[in-house]
Amino acid sequence: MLKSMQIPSLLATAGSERTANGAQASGLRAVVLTGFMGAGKTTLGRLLAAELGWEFRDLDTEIAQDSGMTVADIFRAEGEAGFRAREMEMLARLLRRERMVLALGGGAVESEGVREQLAACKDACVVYLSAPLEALVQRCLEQPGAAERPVLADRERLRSRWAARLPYYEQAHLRLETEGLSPAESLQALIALVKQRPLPDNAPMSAHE
Ligand SMILES: Nc1ncnc2c1ncn2[C@@H]1O[C@H](COP(=O)(O)OP(=O)(O)O)[C@@H](O)[C@H]1O
Ligand SMILES: O=C(O)C1=C[C@@H](OP(=O)(O)O)[C@@H](O)[C@H](O)C1
Ligand SMILES: [Mg+2]
Repeated sequence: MLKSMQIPSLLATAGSERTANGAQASGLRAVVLTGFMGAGKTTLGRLLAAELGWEFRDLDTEIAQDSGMTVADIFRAEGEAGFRAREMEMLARLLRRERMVLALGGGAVESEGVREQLAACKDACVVYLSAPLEALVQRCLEQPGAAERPVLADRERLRSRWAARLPYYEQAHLRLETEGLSPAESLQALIALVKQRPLPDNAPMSAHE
Protein backbone atom coordinates (compact mmCIF):
# COMPACT_ATOMS: atom_id res chain seq x y z
CA MET A 1 0.00 0.00 0.00
CA LEU A 2 1.33 3.43 -0.90
CA LYS A 3 2.00 5.85 1.92
CA SER A 4 1.60 9.61 1.65
CA MET A 5 4.39 11.61 0.00
CA GLN A 6 5.66 8.71 -2.05
CA ILE A 7 4.19 10.05 -5.29
CA PRO A 8 5.36 13.64 -4.67
CA SER A 9 8.87 12.43 -3.92
CA LEU A 10 8.81 10.48 -7.16
CA LEU A 11 8.05 13.52 -9.26
CA ALA A 12 9.93 16.17 -7.30
CA THR A 13 13.21 15.09 -8.85
CA ALA A 14 11.81 13.55 -12.00
CA GLY A 15 14.12 12.82 -14.89
CA SER A 16 17.15 11.35 -13.19
CA GLU A 17 18.16 7.75 -12.73
CA ARG A 18 18.26 8.48 -9.01
CA THR A 19 14.60 9.47 -9.21
CA ALA A 20 13.44 6.30 -10.82
CA ASN A 21 15.42 4.21 -8.37
CA GLY A 22 13.99 6.23 -5.52
CA ALA A 23 10.50 5.64 -6.84
CA GLN A 24 11.17 1.93 -7.01
CA ALA A 25 12.50 1.96 -3.48
CA SER A 26 9.28 3.67 -2.38
CA GLY A 27 7.27 0.90 -3.99
CA LEU A 28 5.69 2.81 -6.89
CA ARG A 29 6.17 0.78 -10.06
CA ALA A 30 3.96 2.40 -12.61
CA VAL A 31 1.88 5.41 -13.55
CA VAL A 32 -1.22 4.48 -15.58
CA LEU A 33 -3.08 7.11 -17.64
CA THR A 34 -6.80 6.75 -18.26
CA GLY A 35 -9.48 8.93 -19.86
CA PHE A 36 -11.51 9.20 -23.06
CA MET A 37 -10.09 9.30 -26.61
CA GLY A 38 -8.18 12.51 -27.20
CA ALA A 39 -7.48 13.04 -23.51
CA GLY A 40 -3.75 12.90 -24.22
CA LYS A 41 -2.91 9.54 -22.63
CA THR A 42 -0.52 8.58 -25.42
CA THR A 43 0.97 12.05 -25.89
CA LEU A 44 1.44 12.88 -22.21
CA GLY A 45 2.39 9.33 -21.28
CA ARG A 46 5.39 9.45 -23.58
CA LEU A 47 6.43 12.86 -22.21
CA LEU A 48 5.97 11.81 -18.59
CA ALA A 49 8.01 8.65 -19.11
CA ALA A 50 10.85 10.67 -20.65
CA GLU A 51 10.68 13.03 -17.69
CA LEU A 52 10.93 10.16 -15.21
CA GLY A 53 13.48 8.13 -17.15
CA TRP A 54 10.94 5.30 -17.18
CA GLU A 55 9.76 3.20 -20.12
CA PHE A 56 6.60 4.18 -21.96
CA ARG A 57 4.03 1.60 -23.06
CA ASP A 58 0.79 2.20 -24.89
CA LEU A 59 -1.83 -0.51 -24.57
CA ASP A 60 -3.11 -0.03 -28.14
CA THR A 61 0.40 -0.20 -29.59
CA GLU A 62 1.23 -3.32 -27.60
CA ILE A 63 -1.95 -5.03 -28.79
CA ALA A 64 -1.27 -4.06 -32.40
CA GLN A 65 2.31 -5.35 -32.22
CA ASP A 66 1.26 -8.55 -30.49
CA SER A 67 -1.53 -9.33 -32.95
CA GLY A 68 0.06 -7.99 -36.11
CA MET A 69 -3.17 -6.09 -36.78
CA THR A 70 -4.22 -2.47 -36.36
CA VAL A 71 -6.81 -1.64 -33.71
CA ALA A 72 -9.31 -0.91 -36.49
CA ASP A 73 -8.59 -4.30 -38.09
CA ILE A 74 -9.18 -6.07 -34.76
CA PHE A 75 -12.53 -4.29 -34.39
CA ARG A 76 -13.47 -5.41 -37.89
CA ALA A 77 -12.26 -8.99 -37.55
CA GLU A 78 -13.11 -9.77 -33.92
CA GLY A 79 -15.62 -7.11 -32.97
CA GLU A 80 -15.27 -4.79 -30.01
CA ALA A 81 -15.55 -7.75 -27.63
CA GLY A 82 -12.48 -9.32 -29.20
CA PHE A 83 -10.53 -6.11 -28.77
CA ARG A 84 -11.64 -5.75 -25.13
CA ALA A 85 -10.48 -9.30 -24.40
CA ARG A 86 -7.08 -8.48 -25.90
CA GLU A 87 -6.90 -5.32 -23.77
CA MET A 88 -7.51 -7.29 -20.60
CA GLU A 89 -4.92 -9.90 -21.44
CA MET A 90 -2.28 -7.36 -22.49
CA LEU A 91 -2.87 -5.25 -19.38
CA ALA A 92 -2.15 -8.26 -17.18
CA ARG A 93 1.16 -8.73 -18.97
CA LEU A 94 2.15 -5.07 -18.78
CA LEU A 95 1.22 -4.53 -15.15
CA ARG A 96 4.03 -6.87 -14.16
CA ARG A 97 6.55 -4.35 -15.43
CA GLU A 98 8.42 -1.77 -13.37
CA ARG A 99 9.36 1.87 -13.94
CA MET A 100 6.66 2.17 -16.57
CA VAL A 101 4.24 4.85 -17.68
CA LEU A 102 1.30 3.08 -19.32
CA ALA A 103 -1.32 4.76 -21.52
CA LEU A 104 -4.58 2.81 -21.57
CA GLY A 105 -7.05 2.98 -24.45
CA GLY A 106 -10.11 5.09 -23.71
CA GLY A 107 -12.46 2.12 -23.53
CA ALA A 108 -10.32 -0.24 -21.49
CA VAL A 109 -12.14 0.64 -18.28
CA GLU A 110 -15.40 -0.65 -19.77
CA SER A 111 -14.14 -4.16 -18.96
CA GLU A 112 -14.69 -5.24 -15.40
CA GLY A 113 -11.51 -7.31 -15.63
CA VAL A 114 -9.49 -4.18 -16.40
CA ARG A 115 -11.04 -2.30 -13.49
CA GLU A 116 -10.29 -5.21 -11.19
CA GLN A 117 -6.68 -5.38 -12.32
CA LEU A 118 -6.19 -1.66 -11.74
CA ALA A 119 -7.80 -1.84 -8.31
CA ALA A 120 -5.64 -4.80 -7.34
CA CYS A 121 -2.42 -3.14 -8.48
CA LYS A 122 -1.60 -1.28 -5.27
CA ASP A 123 1.79 -0.06 -6.42
CA ALA A 124 0.54 1.75 -9.54
CA CYS A 125 -0.88 5.28 -9.58
CA VAL A 126 -3.82 5.77 -11.97
CA VAL A 127 -4.33 9.29 -13.35
CA TYR A 128 -7.52 10.39 -15.14
CA LEU A 129 -6.93 12.97 -17.88
CA SER A 130 -10.21 14.81 -18.38
CA ALA A 131 -11.66 17.38 -20.80
CA PRO A 132 -15.16 18.17 -22.11
CA LEU A 133 -16.38 15.77 -24.80
CA GLU A 134 -16.45 18.48 -27.48
CA ALA A 135 -12.77 19.31 -26.89
CA LEU A 136 -11.83 15.63 -26.94
CA VAL A 137 -13.61 15.05 -30.25
CA GLN A 138 -12.01 18.15 -31.74
CA ARG A 139 -8.54 16.94 -30.76
CA CYS A 140 -9.22 13.52 -32.28
CA LEU A 141 -10.49 15.03 -35.52
CA GLU A 142 -7.34 17.15 -35.82
CA GLN A 143 -5.11 14.08 -35.62
CA PRO A 144 -4.04 12.19 -38.73
CA GLY A 145 -5.83 8.85 -38.94
CA ALA A 146 -9.00 10.11 -37.22
CA ALA A 147 -11.09 8.07 -39.64
CA GLU A 148 -9.37 4.93 -38.38
CA ARG A 149 -10.66 5.32 -34.81
CA PRO A 150 -13.61 2.91 -34.71
CA VAL A 151 -15.24 4.37 -31.62
CA LEU A 152 -14.97 7.92 -32.96
CA ALA A 153 -16.67 6.84 -36.18
CA ASP A 154 -19.77 5.79 -34.26
CA ARG A 155 -20.73 9.40 -33.52
CA GLU A 156 -24.28 8.67 -32.37
CA ARG A 157 -23.10 6.56 -29.47
CA LEU A 158 -20.19 8.78 -28.53
CA ARG A 159 -21.85 10.85 -25.82
CA SER A 160 -23.55 7.90 -24.16
CA ARG A 161 -20.29 5.95 -24.20
CA TRP A 162 -18.46 8.90 -22.69
CA ALA A 163 -21.10 9.32 -19.98
CA ALA A 164 -21.10 5.62 -19.18
CA ARG A 165 -17.33 5.60 -18.75
CA LEU A 166 -17.06 8.69 -16.54
CA PRO A 167 -17.67 6.83 -13.25
CA TYR A 168 -14.94 4.39 -14.19
CA TYR A 169 -12.44 7.12 -15.03
CA GLU A 170 -13.28 8.68 -11.69
CA GLN A 171 -12.04 5.58 -9.92
CA ALA A 172 -8.51 6.85 -10.67
CA HIS A 173 -6.30 8.13 -7.86
CA LEU A 174 -5.74 11.53 -9.45
CA ARG A 175 -7.44 13.68 -12.07
CA LEU A 176 -6.06 16.35 -14.38
CA GLU A 177 -8.40 18.69 -16.29
CA THR A 178 -6.64 19.48 -19.59
CA GLU A 179 -9.14 21.81 -21.26
CA GLY A 180 -7.43 24.92 -22.61
CA LEU A 181 -3.93 23.57 -21.94
CA SER A 182 -1.24 22.68 -24.47
CA PRO A 183 0.37 19.24 -24.15
CA ALA A 184 3.44 20.88 -22.57
CA GLU A 185 1.25 22.73 -20.08
CA SER A 186 -0.62 19.53 -19.34
CA LEU A 187 2.63 17.76 -18.61
CA GLN A 188 3.69 20.45 -16.14
CA ALA A 189 0.25 20.41 -14.58
CA LEU A 190 0.38 16.63 -14.33
CA ILE A 191 3.64 16.79 -12.41
CA ALA A 192 2.42 19.65 -10.23
CA LEU A 193 -0.89 17.95 -9.50
CA VAL A 194 0.73 14.81 -8.27
CA LYS A 195 3.23 16.75 -6.20
CA GLN A 196 0.56 18.88 -4.58
CA ARG A 197 -1.80 16.08 -3.81
CA PRO A 198 -0.29 13.59 -1.45
CA LEU A 199 -2.51 10.62 -0.91
CA PRO A 200 -2.87 9.07 2.50
CA ASP A 201 -3.03 5.74 0.73
CA ASN A 202 -3.60 4.42 -2.77
CA ALA A 203 -7.39 4.55 -2.52
CA PRO A 204 -9.40 5.79 -5.52
CA MET A 205 -9.94 9.54 -5.99
CA SER A 206 -13.58 9.31 -4.97
CA ALA A 207 -12.53 8.09 -1.54
CA HIS A 208 -10.69 11.39 -0.94
CA GLU A 209 -13.51 13.77 -1.91
N1 LIG B 1 -3.80 19.77 -23.14
C1 LIG B 1 -3.54 18.71 -23.91
N2 LIG B 1 -3.08 17.59 -23.36
C2 LIG B 1 -2.84 16.53 -24.13
N3 LIG B 1 -3.04 16.48 -25.47
C3 LIG B 1 -3.49 17.58 -26.06
C4 LIG B 1 -3.76 18.73 -25.32
N4 LIG B 1 -4.21 19.67 -26.16
C5 LIG B 1 -4.21 19.13 -27.36
N5 LIG B 1 -3.77 17.88 -27.33
C6 LIG B 1 -3.68 17.01 -28.51
O1 LIG B 1 -4.70 16.03 -28.37
C7 LIG B 1 -4.27 14.82 -28.95
C8 LIG B 1 -4.37 13.73 -27.91
O2 LIG B 1 -4.17 12.52 -28.57
P1 LIG B 1 -3.67 11.22 -27.86
O3 LIG B 1 -2.46 11.50 -27.04
O4 LIG B 1 -3.59 10.18 -28.91
O5 LIG B 1 -4.87 10.93 -26.86
P2 LIG B 1 -5.40 9.55 -26.30
O6 LIG B 1 -4.25 8.60 -26.28
O7 LIG B 1 -5.89 9.89 -24.92
O8 LIG B 1 -6.51 9.15 -27.22
C9 LIG B 1 -2.83 15.03 -29.46
O9 LIG B 1 -2.87 15.36 -30.81
C10 LIG B 1 -2.38 16.25 -28.62
O10 LIG B 1 -1.39 17.00 -29.26
O1 LIG C 1 -12.43 4.66 -26.64
C1 LIG C 1 -12.24 3.54 -27.12
O2 LIG C 1 -13.04 2.59 -26.99
C2 LIG C 1 -10.98 3.31 -27.88
C3 LIG C 1 -9.93 4.17 -27.72
C4 LIG C 1 -8.65 4.01 -28.42
O3 LIG C 1 -7.55 4.44 -27.63
P1 LIG C 1 -7.28 5.99 -27.25
O4 LIG C 1 -8.17 6.37 -26.11
O5 LIG C 1 -5.84 6.02 -26.87
O6 LIG C 1 -7.56 6.81 -28.47
C5 LIG C 1 -8.44 2.56 -28.82
O7 LIG C 1 -8.18 1.77 -27.70
C6 LIG C 1 -9.63 2.02 -29.55
O8 LIG C 1 -9.75 2.74 -30.76
C7 LIG C 1 -10.91 2.10 -28.74
MG1 LIG D 1 -3.89 6.66 -27.05
